[in-house]
Amino acid sequence: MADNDQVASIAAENDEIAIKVRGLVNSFGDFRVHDGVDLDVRRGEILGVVGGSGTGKSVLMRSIIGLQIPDEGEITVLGIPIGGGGELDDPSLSKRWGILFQGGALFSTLTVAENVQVPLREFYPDLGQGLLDEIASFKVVTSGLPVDAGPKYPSELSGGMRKRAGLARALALDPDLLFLDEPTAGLDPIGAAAFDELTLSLKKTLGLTVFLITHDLDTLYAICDRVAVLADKKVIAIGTIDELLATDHPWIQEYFNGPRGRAATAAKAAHEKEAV
Ligand SMILES: Nc1ncnc2c1ncn2[C@@H]1O[C@H](COP(=O)(O)OP(=O)(O)OP(=O)(O)O)[C@@H](O)[C@H]1O
Repeated sequence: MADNDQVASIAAENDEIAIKVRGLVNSFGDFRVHDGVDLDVRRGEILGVVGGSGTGKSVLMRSIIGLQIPDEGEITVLGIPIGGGGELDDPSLSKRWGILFQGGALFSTLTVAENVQVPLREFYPDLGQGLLDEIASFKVVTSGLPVDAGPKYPSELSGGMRKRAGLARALALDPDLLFLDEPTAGLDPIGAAAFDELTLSLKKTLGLTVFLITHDLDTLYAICDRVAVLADKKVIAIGTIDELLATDHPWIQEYFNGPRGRAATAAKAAHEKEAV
């Protein structure tokens, strides 16, 4: 390949990668959580991140968004390097992602609409109240909540509605990237399936790239383009579920081929049959 072609091809590849992690090492005291994590998240995909409890899924997400200072490694998000100093080298990057933390992490003393307005006020201090209210209402509805949820306080909402309110806040700045940390945990199966559908439709309509930590096999089967498996302090495999099933790692086999994995496969097959 000619040098120019090679440069163009690397540029095109980088363009397709929304999040790139190389050689990530994280420790807490003597306890090493990650020891050389490599990961690519492609633009426009929903990437599911799975792994046993304590394998470092949340720490990985915190590293990517600059909240965790890694011992070693490089991370770039949308082509911009994340500084290792605990602060983003380029603070404007945080405008380009939205985060739904476990449990929603809403401010309990603010209404849903006021929660959605928090990031808007931070990044656009000159926006007038009328516009703030309008944007908040739009985000509330986009997240599948009734418009009258805006003036309510988090304590007045069901668990599923609180997740949607958290999602509305995550979408406030029209992000390119959405981070979801166990979004369906604690939801009943119908609520969880509805949240999955919403995530999928947001990805399609808004062109979002989604980094989704989950233990929910139904979510993985229903909406993830690919799945990354964290084990042994690394990403041991990444691919479609079929590709993962073709590997012989015992944890992967037990996870996807255990009783719950088989039930999720059967549910997906039944759903596809119904759709034909
Ligand atoms: N601030 C911290 N100080 C010390 N240890 C931490 C800290 N944050 C995370 N850990 C440890 O790092 C490990 C990975 O934590 P993390 O929350 O990323 O796991 P996880 O894969 O998301 O787990 P789960 O599926 O249970 O949510 C755990 O052993 C946890 O106790």
